[in-house]
Amino acid sequence: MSLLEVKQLDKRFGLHHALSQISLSIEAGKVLGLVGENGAGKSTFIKIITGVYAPDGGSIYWNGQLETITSPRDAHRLGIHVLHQDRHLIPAFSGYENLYLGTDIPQVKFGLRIRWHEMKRRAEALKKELGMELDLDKTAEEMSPPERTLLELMRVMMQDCKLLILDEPTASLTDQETEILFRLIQQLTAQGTAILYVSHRMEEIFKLSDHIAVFRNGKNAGTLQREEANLNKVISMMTDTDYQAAATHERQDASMNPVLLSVNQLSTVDGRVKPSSLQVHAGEVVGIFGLAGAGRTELLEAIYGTRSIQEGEVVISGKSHRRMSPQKALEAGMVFIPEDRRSEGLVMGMTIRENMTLPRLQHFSSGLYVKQRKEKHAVRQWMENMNVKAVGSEQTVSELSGGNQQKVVFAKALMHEPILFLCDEATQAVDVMTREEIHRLLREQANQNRGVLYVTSDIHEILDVCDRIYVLREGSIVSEIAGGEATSEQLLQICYNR
Ligand SMILES: Nc1ncnc2c1ncn2[C@@H]1O[C@H](COP(=O)(O)OP(=O)(O)OP(=O)(O)O)[C@@H](O)[C@H]1O
Repeated sequence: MSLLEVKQLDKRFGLHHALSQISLSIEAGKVLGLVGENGAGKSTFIKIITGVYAPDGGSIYWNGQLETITSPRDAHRLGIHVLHQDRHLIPAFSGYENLYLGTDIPQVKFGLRIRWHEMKRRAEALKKELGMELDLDKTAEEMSPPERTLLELMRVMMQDCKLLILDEPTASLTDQETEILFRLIQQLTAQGTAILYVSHRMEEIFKLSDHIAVFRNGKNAGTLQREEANLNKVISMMTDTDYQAAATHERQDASMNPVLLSVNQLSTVDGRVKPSSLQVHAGEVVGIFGLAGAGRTELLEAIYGTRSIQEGEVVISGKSHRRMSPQKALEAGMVFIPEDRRSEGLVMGMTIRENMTLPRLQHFSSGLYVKQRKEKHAVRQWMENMNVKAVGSEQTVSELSGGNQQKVVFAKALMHEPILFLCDEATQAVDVMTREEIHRLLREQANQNRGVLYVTSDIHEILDVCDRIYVLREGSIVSEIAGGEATSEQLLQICYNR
């Protein structure tokens, strides 16, 4: 008998059919991989089985019994837990406090006082069992995104979990943290927990899944056994085309080209970035790789001027900036595609058009008037280029799927016609085709003598797309390697200082 079985689930948003006639089942102790293009309906499906959305039709069976899941509380009661792309933590609470949010907190008699000692003991025991390194005294806002993911996972493991839903869990994890996660998944399945694993990273889907369900435009295009699945087959099912993976990636030796960006002995007040120097030439895609906490995001923020600088300078096209700011960066032709697009990249309550053109209204104005036709045309063009799936340019960004939001962030950056791109996990949560498209677009930008500084925690991605790679360790650049010559072992060795 299946642990969870859904039959003919339907969900509409207005006239849009987000899910139609979805049927599938999940077995105890097994991993079901769920894949589909951005906007295919994966998150909507998760939200229905976790009680966030009510379906418009269909039925849900839990251990063979018909169930109505009307709230997340109902889902928790059954033992369904989810680890979301958007983490549900209270920023000002410590790791320990967040661990016990919404769970049974150990209390002294009559529930009058929380037993901190007992809380900490339980958490430390779990950490040891899982082989995790995580400082739980830090508040959630002090933690890096990967640390927050591990914290959420610990929270789930402290509850009685029958079905764990992982939605893009490795998006900002390094290989080492991903290994921890995979170990945890093995432990959980061995104990009989079922896993629904949603990801755009196909190698993970193939590595972990017993079965793979493929969503296409809100429908279940089929479920494959692991043994019968391969990349071309799965992507062909996702897109209803005959897909063949791209063979090799282009690479450039641009070392003789003019330097577009020169970072000289830059360090931050908080010490997260120690005096660091790097260069990006016109025509180059330059990667920065490091383990979580090495200072990758912090270095980009320092260059962009959103983190306080202690010393050093940023030179763009020969002009030195000792006090960089996002405004100055934009004026100098440098854009930043941030990792946390929800809080930094987009205004969720605004439309796609407003998000894309707001910083460039001058470009679309004459006097006091906005040239609406020109503006709409440009937005439509970029939405088409980036294959943004939406009802239209007037749709509110919060209504888009995660991957489509990322495409809007990208389109917005491209609209500035920058000469330099700072990308922090730019392909996080986007589907395989969009990921290839983003790589292609960045290479195209480089071929037009622009420069790209590319941060990703995905070691394969950095090796695939970058001409040159800087390795960061504990806030310092410790090595520089030519992209074509580097191997993952070599990069990791440098990161771990072995
Ligand atoms: N609250 C909402 N209002 C209107 N439309 C919505 C809402 N939530 C989702 N949608 C639409 O439903 C469709 C399915 O979205 P969903 O988020 O489930 O896709 P997804 O497969 O999870 O995509 P991604 O891989 O990008 O996360 C999309 O077209 C999306 O725009």
